[in-house]
Amino acid sequence: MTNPPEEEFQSKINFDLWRRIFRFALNHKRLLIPLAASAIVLSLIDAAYPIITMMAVDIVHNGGVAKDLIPPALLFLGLSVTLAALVYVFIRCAGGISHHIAYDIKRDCFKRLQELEFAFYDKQPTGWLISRLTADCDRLSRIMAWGFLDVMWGSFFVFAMTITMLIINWKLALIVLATLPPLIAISVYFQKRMLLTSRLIRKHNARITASYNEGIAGVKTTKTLGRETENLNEFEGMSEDMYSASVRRAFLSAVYLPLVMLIGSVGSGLALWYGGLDVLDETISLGVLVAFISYAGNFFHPINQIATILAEIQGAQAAGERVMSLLATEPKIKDSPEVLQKIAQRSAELQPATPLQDPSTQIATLAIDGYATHINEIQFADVTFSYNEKEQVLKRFNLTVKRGQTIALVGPSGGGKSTIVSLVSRFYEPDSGEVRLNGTDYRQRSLEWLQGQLGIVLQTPHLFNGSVKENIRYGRLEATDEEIRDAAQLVNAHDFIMKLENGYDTTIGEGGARLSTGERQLISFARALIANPQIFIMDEATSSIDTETEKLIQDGMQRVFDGRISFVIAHRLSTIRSADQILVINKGEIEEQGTHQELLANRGHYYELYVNQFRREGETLAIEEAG
Ligand SMILES: Nc1ncnc2c1ncn2[C@@H]1O[C@H](COP(=O)(O)OP(=O)(O)OP(=O)(O)O)[C@@H](O)[C@H]1O
Repeated sequence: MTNPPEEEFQSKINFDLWRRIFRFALNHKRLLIPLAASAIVLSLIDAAYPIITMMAVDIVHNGGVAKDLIPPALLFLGLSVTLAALVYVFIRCAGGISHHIAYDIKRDCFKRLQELEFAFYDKQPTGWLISRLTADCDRLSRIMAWGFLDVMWGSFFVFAMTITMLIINWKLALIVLATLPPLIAISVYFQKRMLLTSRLIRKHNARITASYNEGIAGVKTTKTLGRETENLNEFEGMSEDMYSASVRRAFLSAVYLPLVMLIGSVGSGLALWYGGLDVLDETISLGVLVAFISYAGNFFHPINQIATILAEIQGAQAAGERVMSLLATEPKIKDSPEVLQKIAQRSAELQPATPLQDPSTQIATLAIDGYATHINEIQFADVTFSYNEKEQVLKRFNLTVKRGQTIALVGPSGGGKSTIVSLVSRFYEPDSGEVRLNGTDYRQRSLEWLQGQLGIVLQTPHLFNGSVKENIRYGRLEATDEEIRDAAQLVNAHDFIMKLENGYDTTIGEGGARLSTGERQLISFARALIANPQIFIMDEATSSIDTETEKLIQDGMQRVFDGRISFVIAHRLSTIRSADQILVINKGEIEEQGTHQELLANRGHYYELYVNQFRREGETLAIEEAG
């Protein structure tokens, strides 16, 4: 697998974006509050250690006895135990939050992806979407949980140390605090540079790996074309880039650490000098001096943590923007406010009167939008449609199909057959004109209801990795085993299923890999049927189906199509011949329309198609029928 491309580093932090992302963390206050509390208490404990040292030093310096050291020792022990407990709490909480946020963002993205219309998927490559759902979501959830912890701990630690020092001795405190601005500036500068160089190294590394892959996989081509030297030069160029980026990364680390250590030491040195003088003047105790030296050296860690998180936030901003923009993408095909209102009204009316166990059944079986339940007619009225500005696919398309009819769509590739069935399914909507159900524009009806009335069998159907039974049940989750068997019998899938290793419980492998295309179509057919759809759409498989399976599918179709409205993108003569209407679709228009006999008599486009494409098949069919 190749690494995702490294995106640009945005120096300006988009607070509004991070506030929106942080809302996901706010949904888990049960974990967030203990996490914040543990980070704060932890920082206070860290800030308290030098005070204990101060107490102990002063006791010893003032001639105390062993017994006097017991309170600071016990305090030290108590704080250390608390600290250990808090570390446990924060690891659990941060881990939990990170997991929950990742889940929530992924769930919301997934939900949105399910709602989005086909046109969205036409523009977004699958790989892009999968990266959003995996890498981006994980990255954001990590930053939210662990970054939140680090920022809370770091800022409270700095704050607590500052306040404590100011209380103990404000003059000495100001001297130590003078080292803070350069420490912050240097940390922010270097963390950002180091993050950028690390990304550059990853990028070069990915290129080198890809080049290895290509070089090895394509070694024969390289040799035959005599390109070895050029390839080697290219590879050396990449290696040099990688080398210089690695050297830069090493240089930055090598400079950064001593530099911040130096600043810390300067702080300690200043504290030692001015504090030492005060000790000599006896204006402060030796314990105070020791505590200040310790504080001066302690600032580096929290500042470094905060700077690292800031750099990561800047680096992950593009990921955040992508995820948030996906979540903000509104589906273009959805129920209008008026339809939603009607559905709400109708649900309220139905709920007390028809107490159905499962509300999803109610939606599937009743026209929840208040219109007729039965689809008696589908009508395309002057439908014009295009996928993009470049080409109009359907031009003022008109068609009326009645319940019980089967429409065969035939014609040259790219003519618009699939577009017609996509429009019927409302996967796309017309640019102008209307698709009407019983005379009403389907945009005035519930989308979920309409799509619940569809049974679609694709040319290469997608099956899931599970058993045959589970795959069929996917059409209607509450279907019983008997219903599954009945559906399989009706589409002629039962016999072949029974011949499988474990019958209906046979696992069919990813995408149904263990089955032939014809068998996959039969299962997908049963899956479509189990939902008892009013509209059947079938894209007949063109190839790799043996005549026996083909016949089974044909028989199944005859039975299943009865009493429904069916559209078949037809490739087989037997389907075409028995269709009530054949539409020859070419360049988005109905070129010819009629029954098989009528169209043959016309001697038009269909006749030519028949002569060229179907005659041989027809001869076989005639022989079979005669036999
Ligand atoms: N998702 C899409 N985005 C952009 N253009 C598309 C899309 N789907 C189809 N088209 C274009 O629309 C036109 C009609 O395509 P359609 O798939 O409806 O034809 P078809 O008759 O079903 O063809 P085939 O028999 O090859 O499946 C073609 O020019 C095709 O390139």
